[in-house]
Amino acid sequence: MAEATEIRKLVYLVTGGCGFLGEHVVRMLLQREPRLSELRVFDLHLGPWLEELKTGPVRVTAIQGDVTQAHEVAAAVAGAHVVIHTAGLVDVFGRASPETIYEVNVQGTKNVIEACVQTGTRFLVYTSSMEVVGPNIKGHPFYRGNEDTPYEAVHKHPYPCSKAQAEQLVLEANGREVHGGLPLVTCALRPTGIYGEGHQIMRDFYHQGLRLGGRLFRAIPASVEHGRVYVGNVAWMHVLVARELQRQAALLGGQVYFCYDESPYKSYEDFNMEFLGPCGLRLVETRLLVPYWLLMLLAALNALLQWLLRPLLLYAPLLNPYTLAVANTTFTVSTDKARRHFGYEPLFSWEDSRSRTIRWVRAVEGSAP
Ligand SMILES: NC(=O)c1ccc[n+]([C@@H]2O[C@H](COP(=O)([O-])OP(=O)(O)OC[C@H]3O[C@@H](n4cnc5c(N)ncnc54)[C@H](O)[C@@H]3O)[C@@H](O)[C@H]2O)c1
Ligand SMILES: CC(C)CCC[C@@H](C)[C@H]1CC[C@H]2[C@@H]3[C@H](O)C=C4C[C@@H](O)CC[C@]4(C)[C@H]3CC[C@]12C
Repeated sequence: MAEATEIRKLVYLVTGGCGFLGEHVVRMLLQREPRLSELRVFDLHLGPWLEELKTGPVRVTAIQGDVTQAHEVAAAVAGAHVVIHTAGLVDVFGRASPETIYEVNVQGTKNVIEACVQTGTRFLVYTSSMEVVGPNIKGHPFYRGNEDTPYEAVHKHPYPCSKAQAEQLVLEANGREVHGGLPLVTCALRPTGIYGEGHQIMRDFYHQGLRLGGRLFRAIPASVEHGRVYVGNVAWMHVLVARELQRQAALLGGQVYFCYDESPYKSYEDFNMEFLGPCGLRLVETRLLVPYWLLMLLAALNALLQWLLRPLLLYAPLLNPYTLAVANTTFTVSTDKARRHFGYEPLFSWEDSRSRTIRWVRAVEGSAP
C-alpha cells in the first residue's frame, strides 16, 4: 500500500477527455498508468460516465471548460505534470464556421501551450491528424508512407489547415522554458481515420444502412486504400508516448508520429463493412450507376445548397467536395517510428479491434440515430 502511494504521484490532464478518442485515453490511463495520482478530464461537455471512474485509486477530476478561454485552460493545467491535448473541433462537413474551427483548434492549442509555460507543466502530447500531411487537394496518393515520406501538403479546408497550424505550434514550443526554468517537451501523434467504440460516423453509416433496408451503396472504387487505426491503440500510443516523453525527452521531444496498428488497408467503405457486414448490412456495387463525375456534381450541389440554406438551416451532409476527395484518395501509412522511439506495439490485434467494434455496433442497434 505504502509502495502504491509512493508510485502514484503524477497528475495528468486530458483535454477533450469526453470525446470519442478522449474517453478511450482517459480509460486507458486509468488502466495502464500506474504512476497516476490524479486525472483531470477537461471538456466543453462532460460525460455522465465520468462518475463511475471516481471510485478507483486515482482521483478523477472533471473540469467543464473551454480551450478557447485561456484562463480556464491555465486553471486546469496548473499543477499538472503532463497534458494530453486531444480537444478539437473535428468538422469536415461544414457544421461549424471556419472561424470557430480555427478558434478551437489553433487558439485552443496556443492556450494550452501558454498555460504549460506559465504554470510550469513540462510535458505536452498533442493529438494531431494524418490530415496535416494529406490527402492534398490535388488528390495525390500517399502509399505506405512514413513520417519522412515527401508529400506536397497543400490544404484549403479549415480542418486540416487548423490541425497543421496547431501541430506546428506544438512542435515549435518544444524546448521553450517553462515556469521554474526547465524546458517544455512536446510531441504530436497523427492518427489516420480512427474507428472503434463510439465512432459517430460509423454509427451514422449504420443507421443510414438500416434506413435503406440493410443496404449501403458503393460510391468509391475498392482500389482506393485508406489507413485506419483502432481507437484503443491510438489511446495506448498516447499513454505510452506521454510516459516515454518524460524518460527520453531528448529523443521524443519535437517529434511527430503516425498512429498505426495492424488494421488492413482497404477502401473506406470496404473497411466499414468489416463491422457493418456482420451486423446485417451489405454493400451494393453501384459503380456503373453512379459514375464519379455524378458524385462530384452531387458533392458540388450539396456545397451550393449548404451555402444557400445557411441563413435558414444547417445543411451538412456527409458528401461534399472535400469528403469526396479524401474518400477517393489513397492514403496509407507504413512506419515503425513509434516502435523504434518508444517501444510502441499495438495493444489490440486486428481481430480484437474488429470484434470489439462489431460488438459496439450491435449494441448501437435499435438506439436512436
Ligand atoms: N476521429 C478521427 O478519425 C481522428 C483522426 C485523427 C485525429 N483526430 C483528432 O483527435 C482528436 C479527438 O477527435 P475525436 O474524433 O475524438 O473528436 P470528438 O469530437 O469526439 O472529441 C473532441 C472533444 O473535444 C471537445 N471539445 C471541442 N471543443 C472544445 C472546446 N472549445 N473546449 C474544450 N473541449 C472541446 C469536445 O466536446 C469533444 O469531447 C481531435 O483533435 C481530432 O482532430 C481524430
Ligand atoms: C463519398 C461518400 C459517400 C463517402 C464519405 C466518406 C467520408 C465521410 C469519410 C472518408 C474518409 C474520412 C476521413 C478520414 O478517415 C480521416 C479523417 C481524419 C481525422 O482527423 C478527422 C476525420 C477524417 C477527416 C475522416 C472524415 C470522414 C471521411 C472524409
